[in-house]
Amino acid sequence: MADEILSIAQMYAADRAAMAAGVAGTTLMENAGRAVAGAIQSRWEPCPVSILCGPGNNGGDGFVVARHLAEAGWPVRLGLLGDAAALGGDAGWAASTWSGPVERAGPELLDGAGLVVDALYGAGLGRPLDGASLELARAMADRGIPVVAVDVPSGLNGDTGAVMGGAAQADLTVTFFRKKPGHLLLPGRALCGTVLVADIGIPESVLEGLGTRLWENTERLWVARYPWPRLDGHKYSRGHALVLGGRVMTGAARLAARAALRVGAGLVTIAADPEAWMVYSLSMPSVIVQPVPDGQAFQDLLADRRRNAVLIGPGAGASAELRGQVRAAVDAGKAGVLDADVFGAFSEDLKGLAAGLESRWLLTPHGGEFARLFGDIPGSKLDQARRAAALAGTPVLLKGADTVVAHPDGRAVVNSNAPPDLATAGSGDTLAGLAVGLIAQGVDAFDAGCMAAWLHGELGTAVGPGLIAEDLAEALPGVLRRLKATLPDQRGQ
Ligand SMILES: NC(=O)C1=CN([C@@H]2O[C@H](COP(=O)(O)OP(=O)(O)OC[C@H]3O[C@@H](n4cnc5c(N)ncnc54)[C@H](OP(=O)(O)O)[C@@H]3O)[C@@H](O)[C@H]2O)[C@@H](O)CC1
Ligand SMILES: [K+]
Repeated sequence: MADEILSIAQMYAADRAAMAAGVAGTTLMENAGRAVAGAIQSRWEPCPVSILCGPGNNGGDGFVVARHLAEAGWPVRLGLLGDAAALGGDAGWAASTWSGPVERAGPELLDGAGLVVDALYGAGLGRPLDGASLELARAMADRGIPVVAVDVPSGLNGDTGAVMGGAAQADLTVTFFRKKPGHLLLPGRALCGTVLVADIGIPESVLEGLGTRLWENTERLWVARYPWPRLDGHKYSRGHALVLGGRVMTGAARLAARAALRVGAGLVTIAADPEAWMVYSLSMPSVIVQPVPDGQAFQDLLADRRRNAVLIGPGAGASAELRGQVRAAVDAGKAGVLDADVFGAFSEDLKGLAAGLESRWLLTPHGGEFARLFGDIPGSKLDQARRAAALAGTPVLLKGADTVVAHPDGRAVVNSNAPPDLATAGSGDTLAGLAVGLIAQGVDAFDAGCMAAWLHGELGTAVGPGLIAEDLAEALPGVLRRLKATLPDQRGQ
């Protein structure tokens, strides 16, 4: 599986392990540069290309790219930041294989170029760009010439996805062996353009020693555990989701309930405020609607063990009553999803929320709700989600175009298939409904978060521009059919 994401430190460890296994550093660099040149040749017609090289091995890769493109007949200009005589190690070797002129890397090197290769800094970026580096990044960004980044756009922090000082937008980024968090976390993902991962001869076996705990959220991670309906199944064996419905904002619970049904929950009950009972009943024939006049009535619904998964939060209104309902559901031993107003209701009491969640519940905050509950956790979005999951003792799905799902045990995924069309009212309620529908079918909270985030992204793409939240659940049959078609053997399902 090639979905592992490596931190910068893990990538350096992979390089070292490959070398210890007998692959020369110069071979890795040659392969890296050749891969970048090959990617360029397969995407662009020959044109004048300017290659900007930095003082480390990222620059070394640039020298190799230059040699391969020049050998293929491309007009190449190469500019170096710093002194060629100071290049050491593998980069010194790469420079020695380049027989063309080495110019000073300045904005004038871009004059007349049809393509720029950004090989200033990669994994070794140690501080924000400034001075000549920043001037070059700005020149690349301003000229409107297509940019191919080697490993990462220079100035992009590979671990966090943050821009340090400045970085030029790339059309194509070619990275090596595996992606890094910065290729997937914003703003990095947008800055990289298309990301290609090249094989540079690092043996797959080195992965074992790296202790990888992070993956890109593709269906390969979990499709073997997806709860497809079984021939011997019936509606009770497919789980029963209970969705708490609010009094005023009834749309949120309705969207969630519909998504839970569509994703395969056998039964869905909306626990409705009596005042809104009619609204829920009339709009959803396939959903059971139970009026819940007070806390005791909610407890009674929870007492039925067949109602195994609970969603609380969408449209609920942040109140002391809501806190009581969360506690009742958690104390009843249910699994489920906590969303939306739950985070406001517990903003002063994270410990009170976390008690007893025990990795059975998925928390699905967006950035604002996350900050309300967890305060100001330092670090990248990935660091924040991981820390929050540890604090809550249960998986956290931190929403956004780069949704992260983190487990308290350190596992995490970054989701990468969500189109911007998903940023619309009710979209998050649908996500919560997908997750609770999966949990009702026996999927654990972390897997449910990964599956729901991925399905949500696919649904967004399937509907596309003009999307409203009502469309999402309706697009599920097509998305699930395509997912099922990826299975090697569907007999007996
Ligand atoms: N064998 C391998 O390992 C392989 C590695 N490969 C390639 O190597 C890349 C990693 O190479 P790397 O470790 O040499 O780091 P790199 O990104 O070139 O930068 C370090 C240099 O930049 C400097 N510098 C940093 N920040 C700066 C700033 N803001 N402003 C100014 N200067 C700054 C820093 O200076 P210093 O901080 O030491 O003063 C140092 O001189 C990796 O991304 C991949 O492309 C592939 O070939 C596959 C095999
Ligand atoms: K670079």
